[in-house]
Amino acid sequence: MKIGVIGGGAWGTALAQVASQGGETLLWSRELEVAASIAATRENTLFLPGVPLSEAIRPTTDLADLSECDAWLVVTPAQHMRRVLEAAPGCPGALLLCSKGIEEASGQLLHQVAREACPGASVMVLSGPTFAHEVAAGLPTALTLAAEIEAEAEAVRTRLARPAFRIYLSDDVAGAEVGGAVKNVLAIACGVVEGRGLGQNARAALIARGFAEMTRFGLARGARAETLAGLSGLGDLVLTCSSTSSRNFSLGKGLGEGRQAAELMADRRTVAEGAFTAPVLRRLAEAEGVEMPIVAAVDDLLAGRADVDAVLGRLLSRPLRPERT
Ligand SMILES: NC(=O)C1=CN([C@@H]2O[C@H](COP(=O)(O)OP(=O)(O)OC[C@H]3O[C@@H](n4cnc5c(N)ncnc54)[C@H](O)[C@@H]3O)[C@@H](O)[C@H]2O)C=CC1
Ligand SMILES: O=C(CO)COP(=O)(O)O
Repeated sequence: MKIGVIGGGAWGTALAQVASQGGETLLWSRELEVAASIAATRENTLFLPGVPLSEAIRPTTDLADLSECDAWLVVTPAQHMRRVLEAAPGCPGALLLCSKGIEEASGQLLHQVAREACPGASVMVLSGPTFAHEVAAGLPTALTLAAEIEAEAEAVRTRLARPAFRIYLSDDVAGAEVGGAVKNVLAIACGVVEGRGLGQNARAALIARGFAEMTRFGLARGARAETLAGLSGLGDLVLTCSSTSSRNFSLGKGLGEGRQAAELMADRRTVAEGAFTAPVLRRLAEAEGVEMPIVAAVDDLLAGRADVDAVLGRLLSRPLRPERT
C-alpha cells in the first residue's frame, strides 16, 4: 500500500516519517520551501525543525503525484481540506483524515466533507493524543483509527502501525472526530486558566466539565460515549490541556495574560484549530440545544465580545446542578 500525505505541516511531516518506515512515502506540501528544504537537507525547517527525516520521504508540491498512491493521509488545516481534496487527482481507495476541526461554512464534520469531495473513497479517521514532535522522535504514542469497515481499517493499520505507534481500531467515525475537534476549543480555555493564574484545581475542573460538554455534543451527533472517553477524546483532551506544546493551549495562555486574539493570531504560520472550531461548534450546539458554556466563553473571548473577567464571572455564577452529564 503506497501512502501519500497531504499537508507538510508538523503533523503531516511526522506522519510521513512514520509511514516511510514501511516504504517510500509521498509528502505533498503547499509551500515550495517545505519541499525544497526536505529535498536539500532532509529537514522540514518551516514546520518541524530539528528532526532528521527519512530518505524514504519524497517531497512534492504537485498534487498530481498523489495519483500513484493507494491511501492518502489528509493533514491540511480543517478549513482548507475540501478545497485541497477537490484539487487533487481523482480519489484513492482509502482516505485517512488526520486533521481536527469542523468546517465552518457547512457545519460538517470532516468525514462528511471528505465523502462529498471524494465519493467512493473509504473515509477513515486517525486521531489521538499525538504531539507531532514526539511522534517524529519515535516516542511511544497510541491513537484511534475509526472506519466503518473493519477489514479496510485493518489493512491500513498493518501498513502504518509500529511498536511505538500503536493504533486501536474503532467503528465510531463521528465519535473519533468530535473528540479531536472539541478538545482544541477546551485547550484554549485551559490555556486561559494558566495565563490568568487561576490554579490547577480550576484546570482540572475545566477538563472534567469540558469533557461533559464534549460528551453532550458527541452523543447528540451519534458518537458513542466509550469513544469520547478514549484516546481520540479524553486522551487528547488531557494532553492538549496540559502543555504549552499545544498551539491551542498557548493561544489561550496569551488570552489569559490579557492579549488580544487578533494580535496572537496575526502572522502565525502554524494553525490553532480551536480558534476556527469555536464559533461553528457554538453555532451547532445552540442549534441542537446542547449546552456548552465553556465553548461559548472561548468563542466570546476570541471574538473580543467579552474579556477574561466577564467570561469567568459568567461561568462561576452558573446555577449549581447535579454533576451528571
Ligand atoms: N501538530 C500536531 O501535533 C498535530 C496536529 N494535528 C492536526 O493536523 C492538522 C494540520 O496541523 P499541523 O500539521 O500541525 O500544521 P502546522 O501548524 O504545522 O502548519 C500549518 C499547515 O497549514 C497549511 N496551510 C496554511 N494555509 C493553507 C491553505 N490555504 N491551504 C492549505 N493548507 C494551508 C500549511 O501548508 C501547513 O501544512 C490540524 O488540523 C491539526 O489540528 C493533529 C494531531 C497532532
Ligand atoms: O492535536 C494535537 C495533539 O494531539 C496538537 O495540539 P495543538 O494543535 O493544540 O498543538
